[in-house]
Amino acid sequence: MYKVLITDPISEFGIKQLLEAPDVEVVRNTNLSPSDLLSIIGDYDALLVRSQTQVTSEVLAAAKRLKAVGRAGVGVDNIDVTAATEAGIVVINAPDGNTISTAEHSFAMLMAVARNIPQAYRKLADGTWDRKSFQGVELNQKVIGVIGMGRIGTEVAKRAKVFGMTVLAYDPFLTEERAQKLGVTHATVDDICRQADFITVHTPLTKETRYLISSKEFDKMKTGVRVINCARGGIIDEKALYEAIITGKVAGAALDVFEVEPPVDNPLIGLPQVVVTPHLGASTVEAQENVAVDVSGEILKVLRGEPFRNAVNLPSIPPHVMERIEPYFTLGEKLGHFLAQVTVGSVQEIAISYSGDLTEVDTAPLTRTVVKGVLSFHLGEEVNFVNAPLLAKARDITVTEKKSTQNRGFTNLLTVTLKTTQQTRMVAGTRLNGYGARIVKIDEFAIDVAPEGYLLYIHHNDRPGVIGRVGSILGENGVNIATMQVGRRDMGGDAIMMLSVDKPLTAELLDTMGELPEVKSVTQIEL
Ligand SMILES: NC(=O)C1=CN([C@@H]2O[C@H](COP(=O)(O)OP(=O)(O)OC[C@H]3O[C@@H](n4cnc5c(N)ncnc54)[C@H](O)[C@@H]3O)[C@@H](O)[C@H]2O)C=CC1
Ligand SMILES: O=C(O)C(=O)COP(=O)(O)O
Repeated sequence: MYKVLITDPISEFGIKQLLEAPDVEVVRNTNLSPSDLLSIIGDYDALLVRSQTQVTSEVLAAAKRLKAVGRAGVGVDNIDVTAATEAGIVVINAPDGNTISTAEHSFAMLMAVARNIPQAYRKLADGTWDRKSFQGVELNQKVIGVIGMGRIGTEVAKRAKVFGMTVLAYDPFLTEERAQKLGVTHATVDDICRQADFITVHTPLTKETRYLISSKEFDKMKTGVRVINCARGGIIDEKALYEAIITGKVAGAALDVFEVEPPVDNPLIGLPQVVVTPHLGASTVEAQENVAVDVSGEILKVLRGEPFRNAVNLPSIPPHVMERIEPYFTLGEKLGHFLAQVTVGSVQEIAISYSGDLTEVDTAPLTRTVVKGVLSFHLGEEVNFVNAPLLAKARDITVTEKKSTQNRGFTNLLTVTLKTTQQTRMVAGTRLNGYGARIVKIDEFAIDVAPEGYLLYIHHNDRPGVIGRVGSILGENGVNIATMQVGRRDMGGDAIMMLSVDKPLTAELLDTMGELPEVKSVTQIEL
């Protein structure tokens, strides 16, 4: 039974699939203190949060069973993603579900600050009919600067155009073609500061975007500019904003997010030029259902070991690539695991070569599974799909990947070479239509073995009687042989036997087999 802990308010409808899953137990507690969370997190396989719960490196270190942290939303700045990656914990977010909700809220805030709606409401609610103090400005024919043209920024820009605004847009990934297609003007932050009547930010909070808008930028702005932040507190420097409002440079600010949430003694709150909401960008019925459905589905997949899409700490795999490479995940891992068991010495290099159809797609995710297979033989459960490359790097193991045109007649071929301090060994595998995965080459020997269960890999001289003697010893010791394959390079030369047996052999029995004349080595492999 997988245990999932939910510590922030998340849509009931959205988590239905978790609540109804027969293999999942859901515990909801939205009143946990940081120390409460630390003391119980060790019991859980997955943690589901929004922006409130701080998933720190301490929480992750205490989370001995944790496989996934799900974020029902976009921003993951409340999660220590680096620590999660090191611990092999998948961080999943729901990037698409709240885009429209947040774009609409940003636009509502833009209009609220242009027309002083909250201020006027408050006065009237307090009993004063004041039609003089709240003269606003139109959006029509004004210039808006959009910083961050991702999902939300793009939707805000589209809406601004419909309102007759000229849109200046900046994003390091915005190309001239895309800007043209969206009908916006490609600009720099400097252009935006100097020309815009309204400036709205839609970037994540990162080292680069912290205080992206500070005193220097306010100094360049037109007097009477209005700024909107519905992305993250800290993208606009709150102290600098306060100064710019007091000096009259900034006519208004609309803030949904704050450097400290909830804000404590924040002087911006209460200024007549500032309209505020308590981080409500994603708070619509639709967005909350969307993000909770998306993240719950992904968490279920992680827990059940099925392929998933939206991991923040893994490269995302487009569906058309996933379709092509998914059948090879298990094979890749098993080839790595096979080599780790037959090779002696410390691993220095894992080289993977792909040929056939596999050369047409991004095989980086497959490479991860091979690395996981190699490392897990020694590191066990600690290694997974997320941290395998990091763990290899930490051990100075070089991982190389190449595409080859030599497929030796197979539609697809995955060849893994393991170089250790003592030897270099190779194994190749494929998937045969109707037969599934097969190991087709071990070092220089051609073979045809299903990579599963208990295998005995025997290296011997190609002499009459060796195979019979091996069979007899196993039979006398009650070990049933399921399949047997032999391979040799030249008649009478070096040869290998690969047997699949129904149960593992004892150490004594392996020694007895190793002492047979003509047998050079016997290795037991479990796949
Ligand atoms: N107020 C709320 O409730 C919500 C706030 N958000 C915030 O909005 C942010 C944006 O969300 P999405 O549009 O979905 O993300 P996104 O990833 O689609 O877009 C972010 C864009 O920012 C750009 N960017 C990064 N660094 C930049 C820089 N230095 N200057 C200019 N652009 C830069 C990226 O290239 C990207 O295109 C999230 O990271 C989150 O912090 C998101 C949802 C709800
Ligand atoms: O998705 C995001 O990044 C948000 O900021 C939304 O936050 P929330 O889930 O409403 O706490």
